This record gives sequence, C-alpha cells and structure tokens, in this order.
Amino acid sequence: MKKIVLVGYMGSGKTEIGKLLAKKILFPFYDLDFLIENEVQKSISELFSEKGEIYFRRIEHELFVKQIQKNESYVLSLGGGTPCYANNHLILQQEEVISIYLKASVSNLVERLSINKKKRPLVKDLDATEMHEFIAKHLFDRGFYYNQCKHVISVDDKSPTDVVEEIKKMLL
Ligand SMILES: Nc1ncnc2c1ncn2[C@@H]1O[C@H](COP(=O)(O)OP(=O)(O)O)[C@@H](O)[C@H]1O
Ligand SMILES: O=C(O)C1=C[C@@H](OP(=O)(O)O)[C@@H](O)[C@H](O)C1
Ligand SMILES: [Mg+2]
Repeated sequence: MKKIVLVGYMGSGKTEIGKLLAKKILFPFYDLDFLIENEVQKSISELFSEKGEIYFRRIEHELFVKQIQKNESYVLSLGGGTPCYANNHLILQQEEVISIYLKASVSNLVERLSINKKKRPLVKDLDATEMHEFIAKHLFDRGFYYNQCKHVISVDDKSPTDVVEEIKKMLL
C-alpha cells in the first residue's frame, strides 16, 4: 500500500500535480482542501471569514487523520499549512506514507499565486511586493515542517508533466 502525500507552500502545485499523478498511476486522488469544503459545504475562503483559521485548522487536522487512516493506496494533496499545525508533520513519518515536498522558489510562488489569489485567504489582500515579503518569511517559518518529508522535488521551471515523471521515477 502506498499513501503518496504531496506537501508544499500555496502555489507549489500540490493540487494540479496530485491530480495528474493519480491519473498517470491509476490511484484515487484526494485533495484535503476539497475534503474540507465537501465536509462543511463552504469554500475555504468562506470558512476562514465565517469561522476563522483556528476552526479551519481543527477541521483540517480531523480530516487529515481520517484520510490517513484509510487502508488503501492513493495520492493526497495537502493544504500548504497542513504539516505546520497539530503535529500533523509527525503523521508524515508513518511507514506507509510517501511524503513528497514540492519545493518552489519565492519568485515562482508569487508568480503563480498572483494568477488566482482570491481563493487563498492568507494572501488574497496582498499586492506583489507584500506577497513576496509575506511568502519569504512564511516559507522560512514553515521550512522545518516541509523538510520533514521523505522526498524533496524542486518544481521551479518544470511543467506539471515533468514533475509527475520525476515522481514516477522516484516511486519505482
Ligand atoms: N509545474 C507548474 N508549472 C507552472 N504552473 C504550475 C505548475 N504547477 C502548478 N501550477 C499552477 O500554479 C497554480 C497553483 O497550483 P495548485 O495546484 O493550486 O497549487 P497548490 O495546491 O500547491 O496551492 C495553478 O494556477 C496551477 O495551474
Ligand atoms: O498555506 C496555507 O496555510 C493554506 C493553503 C491552502 O491550500 P493550498 O496550498 O492548496 O493553496 C488552504 O489550505 C488554505 O488557504 C491555507
Ligand atoms: Mg491545493
């Protein structure tokens, strides 16, 4: 059984690459944000604005634990903050979990997040300069958790397909 778990900052490509990877290796695909939205019947943005981040992190932890307890192979894309709260990073150390950190540079993240930041409450109100400063510090703070992953793949200047092929080779 292989539980392939994608980790990384907002905009690193967890959702897009997870979906593509699952399709390529014929695994079920789960996205933790989607599981949360389905559970509470609200968007992530609505959840943050109506219930606040602490409530979001509780739901995020509960659904992460529930998903990781499923005895099946799958690809699971986390949210950018998942490993950083409620000791969730310790779950990534479980034997059947193949955790992969999709590592992106600050400039690449700013470029990608600027395309569609409205759905990301933590950066939706930042301009390009503010976003660069915010992400640089946030990425530094979160590096400890992201680097607990068993594998690290740089995603800078690589297409989603390139990254998926690299992950497939690594899984062999
Ligand atoms: N390797 C890549 N190269 C270029 N753009 C990418 C790549 N991976 C993802 N993207 C784009 O970056 C944005 C964020 O991707 P997404 O999968 O939502 O990231 P995450 O789930 O990590 O926040 C989307 O617009 C997506 O199309
Ligand atoms: O970095 C974070 O704390 C968050 C990342 C988001 O997921 P993506 O990384 O898929 O955007 C989502 O869980 C929420 O906006 C919080
Ligand atoms: Mg995502």
